[in-house]
Parts: sequence; structure tokens; C-alpha cells
Amino acid sequence: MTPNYPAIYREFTDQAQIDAQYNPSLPVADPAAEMQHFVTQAQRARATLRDVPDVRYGPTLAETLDIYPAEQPNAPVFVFIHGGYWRALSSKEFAGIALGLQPLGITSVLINYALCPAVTIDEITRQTRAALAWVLQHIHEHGGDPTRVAIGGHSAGGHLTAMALQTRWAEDYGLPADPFKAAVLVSGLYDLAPLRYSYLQPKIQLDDGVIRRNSPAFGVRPCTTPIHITWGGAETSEFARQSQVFHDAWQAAGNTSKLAPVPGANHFSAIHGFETPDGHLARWLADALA
Ligand SMILES: N[C@@H](CC(=O)c1ccccc1NC=O)C(=O)O
Repeated sequence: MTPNYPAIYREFTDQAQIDAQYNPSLPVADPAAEMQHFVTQAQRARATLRDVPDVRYGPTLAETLDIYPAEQPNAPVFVFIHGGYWRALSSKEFAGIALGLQPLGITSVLINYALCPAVTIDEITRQTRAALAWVLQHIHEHGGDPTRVAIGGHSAGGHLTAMALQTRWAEDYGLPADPFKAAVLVSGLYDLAPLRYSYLQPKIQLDDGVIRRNSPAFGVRPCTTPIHITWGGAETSEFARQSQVFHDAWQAAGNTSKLAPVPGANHFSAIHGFETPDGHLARWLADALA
């Protein structure tokens, strides 16, 4: 049973209008087939690639990551943060992104994290940061080069990537201030306010404080990491606007970003570009880590 929330956000006046914008399955013909694609690709990855699954980065059971190491020593590294609106899915469903990267000599790391409503989005942000700190401090033990780490994520994972970029890595973690070579944010959410009025609210339990602390579009700090912001060209106007808002905020802080949709892609196919070495996202990453 989903209660009705008063929806007053921009031009949207009720929950149905917010859901129509923010439920990425609604404009897609066969969302189950889109999810099955990820699962099939993930099974292929886990059956065919070298992997080091379920490495602990923190004390709770969900705090694990899966490594798909490149062949050669001192390899560049891509850390992927999965989506599912902070309340579904895991690192496992998205192992397919390593299919395109391992042949390019890039080590993939897929982060897992606890889900709402068992934990809050504040806690998911903290776990994401802990996982990234672990990668920077330990990936050399798995043949990775800690000075060539890129990060990226899809949907809720795009949001968590943006939160990672806004972390005080030097003050709070004793790491380099801007430890990442590049970031790629795919169909992300950067202003969480509208989601409070959506079908997700019973699970994600947003309040003023969670929204303020976890909306990276507001208060971007100077950061030397170049970022690529993208989304599916066939997605709703709010997904396009969320990316535009973050791009504008990133540039207003004097930072470097490139904003471009994936032509014709929906919310799901927007990340297929990691699954083959010639995919546009895999190629962008290889260039950024070269
Ligand atoms: N309609 C679905 C699909 C969805 O939002 C989604 C599916 C796969 C990966 C990311 C998703 N959304 C954001 O994190 C949902 O409500 O979760």
C-alpha cells in the first residue's frame, strides 16, 4: 500500500506526475527484459572473467566489493557503483560492465552496499566512501594502480558517484584531495527533493536533512577530476534536467565536465556502453585512464 504524498515540486502537482518522470520502467516497453539483459551479462562475466568476489571493505555484511582484475600488473582501475534507487539490486547484477573493461586492461571493482529502508541514504553514502577509500588503499594488493582510479555509477549509483566526488578526502580520510582521474555519471539523480513525493518514499524515507546532505547539485566544491555526465536520450525530461543541473553546478564551481546524452538510449540501455571494449563508455574510460 503506497500512501499519497503531497507533491509540489516544480511543475508537478501530484505523485502520479512525479512517478511518470522518475520511474524509469514506465516509458520502457519491457522492463523485465532490460533487467534480464543485465543478469545475463553478469552471468557471462562471472563465468568467463578472472574475479575476486566478496572482498570485505567494512564490518557489516553488505560491505563487500567484487574485483575483476586486468591481466597486466599496475593496471588502471574503474570502480562502478550500481543503481536500484538505493533500495534494490546489488553489485552482482552489474558484473557485465567488466566484460568490456578487462580486455582493455582495466581492472573493474563493483561496490556493494546496504539498502533502504534497513539503512538510510546517509549510511549508503558513508559505505560508498568507505569502499572507495578501501580501493585507494588496497587495490595495489590486487594488481591495481591507485594513482589511476576512475569512478562511475548508474542512476542511484550516479548519485553516489557525485557524493563521492564531494567527499573531503584529505581532511576526513587522509587521502589525496582529488584521488580520482575521472568520473562517469550515467542517468544520475543530483537533487533528491522530488523523490520525497514519489513511489519510492516508503522505502527511501527522505526528510529535509537527508535531502540537504545528499543532494550533490547544491554546494559543489572545487575538484580537479574531469567528469562525464550522461543519460539516455529517450529518458524523461526530469532525468535530462537532473544531469543538466549537476553539469551547471559543477561548472559554476570552476570544474571540468562534459554533458551529452546517449542517443536513443533508455534508462537501462544507457549503461550498455561498458559491456564491450568498443562500447562508447568503455572507450571513454580507456582514454580517461590512459
Ligand atoms: N522501475 C525500477 C527500475 C529502476 O529504477 C532501476 C533499474 C535498474 C537500475 C537502476 C534503476 N534505478 C535507479 O537507481 C525501480 O523502481 O527500481
